[in-house]
Amino acid sequence: MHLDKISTMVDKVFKKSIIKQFEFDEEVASVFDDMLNRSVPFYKEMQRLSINFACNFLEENDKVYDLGCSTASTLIELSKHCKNNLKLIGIDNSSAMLNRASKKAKAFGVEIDLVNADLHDVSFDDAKLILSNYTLQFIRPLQREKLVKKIYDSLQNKGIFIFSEKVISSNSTLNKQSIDEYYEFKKTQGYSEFEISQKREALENVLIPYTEEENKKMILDAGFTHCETIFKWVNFATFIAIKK
Ligand SMILES: C[S@@+](CC[C@H](N)C(=O)[O-])C[C@H]1O[C@@H](n2cnc3c(N)ncnc32)[C@H](O)[C@@H]1O
Ligand SMILES: O=C(O)C(=O)C[C@]1(C(=O)O)C=C[C@@H](O)C=C1
Repeated sequence: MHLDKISTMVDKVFKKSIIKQFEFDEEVASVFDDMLNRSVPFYKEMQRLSINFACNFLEENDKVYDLGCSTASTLIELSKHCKNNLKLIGIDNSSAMLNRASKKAKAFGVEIDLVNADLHDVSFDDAKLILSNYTLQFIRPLQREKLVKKIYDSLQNKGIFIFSEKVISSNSTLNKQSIDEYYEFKKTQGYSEFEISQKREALENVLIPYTEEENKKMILDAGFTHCETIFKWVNFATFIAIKK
């Protein structure tokens, strides 16, 4: 069975008037796979690249953590593509997401240790690889720097951190053009201007993006020796960081 077959519900969350801030609640979780595919440009390609780069570094019985694993799509794909046996741990603080993750993992026969916890409260001991796609952007800036330091400290020597983020530009003209380009992308994915503006408001002060340079600085300040952008589409970027 292909992963796309399992969650087919279409994202209509922002078709109605929304008064609350964006949350990873039951309603969002129930359509999340569709939401990501239609809201993150080249999501599948970014996931494929993250997994391919990850597999190059992984050896038998390595421990892999996915921080903000949502419905576990990435860990399931990783286990299908890596030839080695891995210890997979997915952490998320949304029960609605983890319920779906658990069902999907079972359906695909993939063993994943799913942990319902806040990323600030758990350790990621002895990790060879830590993945975190589009999650750091939801962590408050001061906490984010601390979390990245914890990620660095938790990795084995030569450990790898692969993460993706929505990014902004420090040039206001380019930033505006990038946002316009992104909203055009959303329209091609079937989202109306009303849905786009409602989601933008709901994400205000919830999703806090950094520039590409700020992300790299945060990584190097935490102690990583190398950080590189392996994929970028306008305001969405994927990075790989290496611990010496
Ligand atoms: C955009 S989604 C991540 C998508 C996922 N990585 C993927 O590629 O399928 C962000 C996830 O991070 C989780 N999250 C946000 N803040 C968190 C925190 N402080 N602790 C644990 N999980 C958190 C949310 O519940 C949500 O499932
Ligand atoms: O910025 C937006 O409008 C988005 O829809 C992006 C984004 C993300 O980058 O995580 C925001 C929330 C959802 O988790 C899915 C996609």
